[in-house]
Amino acid sequence: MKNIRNFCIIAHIDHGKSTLADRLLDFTGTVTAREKKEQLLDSMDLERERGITIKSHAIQMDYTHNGEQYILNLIDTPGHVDFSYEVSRSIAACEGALLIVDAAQSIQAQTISNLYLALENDLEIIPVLNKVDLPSANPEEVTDDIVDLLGCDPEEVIHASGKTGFGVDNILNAIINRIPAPKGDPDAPLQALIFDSVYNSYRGIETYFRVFNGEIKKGQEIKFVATGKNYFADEVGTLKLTQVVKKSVKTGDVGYLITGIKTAKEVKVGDTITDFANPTKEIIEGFEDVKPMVFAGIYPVDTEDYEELRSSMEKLQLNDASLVFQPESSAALGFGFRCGFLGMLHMEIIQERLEREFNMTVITTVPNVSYHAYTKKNPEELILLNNPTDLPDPSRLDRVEEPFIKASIITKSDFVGQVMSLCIEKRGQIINQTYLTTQRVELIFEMPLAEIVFDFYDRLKTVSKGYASFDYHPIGMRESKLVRVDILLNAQPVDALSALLHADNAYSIGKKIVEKLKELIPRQQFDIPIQAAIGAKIIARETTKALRKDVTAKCYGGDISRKRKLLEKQKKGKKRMRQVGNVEIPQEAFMAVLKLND
Ligand SMILES: Nc1nc2c(ncn2[C@@H]2O[C@H](COP(=O)(O)OP(=O)(O)OP(=O)(O)O)[C@@H](O)[C@H]2O)c(=O)[nH]1
Repeated sequence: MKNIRNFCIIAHIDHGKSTLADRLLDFTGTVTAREKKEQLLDSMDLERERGITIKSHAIQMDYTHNGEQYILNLIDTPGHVDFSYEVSRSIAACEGALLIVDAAQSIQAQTISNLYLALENDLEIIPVLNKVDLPSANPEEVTDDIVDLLGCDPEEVIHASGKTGFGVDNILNAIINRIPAPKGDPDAPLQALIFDSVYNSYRGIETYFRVFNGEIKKGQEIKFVATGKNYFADEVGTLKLTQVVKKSVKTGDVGYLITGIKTAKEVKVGDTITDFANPTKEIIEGFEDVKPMVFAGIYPVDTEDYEELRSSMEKLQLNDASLVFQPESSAALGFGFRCGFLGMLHMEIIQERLEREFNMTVITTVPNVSYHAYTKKNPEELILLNNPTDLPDPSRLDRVEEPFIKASIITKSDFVGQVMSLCIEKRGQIINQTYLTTQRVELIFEMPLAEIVFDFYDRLKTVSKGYASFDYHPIGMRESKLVRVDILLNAQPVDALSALLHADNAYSIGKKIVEKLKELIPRQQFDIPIQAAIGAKIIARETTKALRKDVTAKCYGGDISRKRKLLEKQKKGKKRMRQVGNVEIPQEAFMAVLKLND
């Protein structure tokens, strides 16, 4: 145990975490050249394309230092706010963390939020100034920023480059010398933390864990504390580039477990594994049931594909326990599902996976957060609203509450004014403003989560010319003045376009939505009135004018290749259209409310 080191790498997105992890694997000879692919740890296709680590994984390296053999377990952490709970559990499995800071970009919002998570778990922090090879690197200044943030000595900051491999040896030495060896009692009852799980279609769910006390043996009967279920450990082992089967995984070490579990829902990240016959008295703190934050309807473009969509979603859920869904029906779109996601990125990922892995073409409706409503008749009874159309009639409504977040934004002092006005426009309240350096400011806001869902990231990037980073965490529900704005096309309400909006903004946003829809809904053979309404009251109106006869149609007659191109284009366009009444609505129209400022 004294020669084990468990660590993770924390960084703001794109500061070079995956690249540096690869260098560590190279340097310790964990990966042979043949096995080497760019960015090894990101194994999902989608992950590699998007360049973000979505699921955390772990890998074990052997390293000899001063003649002694060490085992280094690197636990990878996802880098996006949507997955922050997974980050916190990966961190809880470690004794130390490499805090990577880009030498050109310096400290950003996630550098700080991840650092706080690491400090809460008493991790030893090794600051790494990365990308020192960049011509735009600013090593002196950024080192000062890091020293200010951590209160460490400048000499403790390791200069490195994941690209050239510079500094990797120093990092490995620091891991051994500065990060404490795991503690724990090998003879105590088993106590292990689940920090991740991965779906394997042949072997079922592979559970990744860190043993804090005792050991986990092949064949042992074990129990998952939070779910209360027991299983037999069919196989245990450690994680190199491939899995290495072992008879047992001991105190302090990190490994995988196979029990024949088939669905991801049974394995909860943050849960404690213990021995069935001789359970531990202490469960590992910090377990949370992750709750979806953003909801949207997913409907098949072709109504006949409903059953196929259901089976695809069920399969997706097998390996993504954070996806939740239940059937719903919409007057406009027919049968589909109301789905819950961890955030907007998670939603995009699910939509893409449905299309790529299951070949489904789907329409996603306006995303919304989850609200709490109370009626006058029963002011204590909570009605959970995951869909704006479920809002009780205003005459019956006592109050509505919406989720709030605490947001941390780091930006340059030049942009403070613009960032503040944006946050205030988004119903934010400033709580704190701290100058990290003379140039860099951290702003803390409390604001409604719903405002983040709607175009916040893009606007923040624009007003700060890209010099702002952002992170948030939920702080509970607060009462709010919300109204439902309905949209009518051709005098027919389209329920899938309804949105819950703050009463103060409802008129102006309603007006913008109809203007946007006018742009997005293709002209047809007749005029299409587009209206926004609150209850029976129409608050805005536009009209998509009827198409005039297309006199150019014949001009294309002769050129077959051109015609084919046109047909292809039409086919593609058709894919994401839904006929509602006699109006064709493209997918973009369902997202119009998110793009009001484009
Ligand atoms: N010049 C230079 N570029 C680097 C270095 N390390 C990483 N990069 C580049 O920076 C970009 C981001 O690197 P990644 O390793 O994917 O960053 P990451 O932090 O893992 O990103 P996420 O997984 O999205 O959190 C890539 O284009 C890398 O090629 C470095 O030391 N020097």
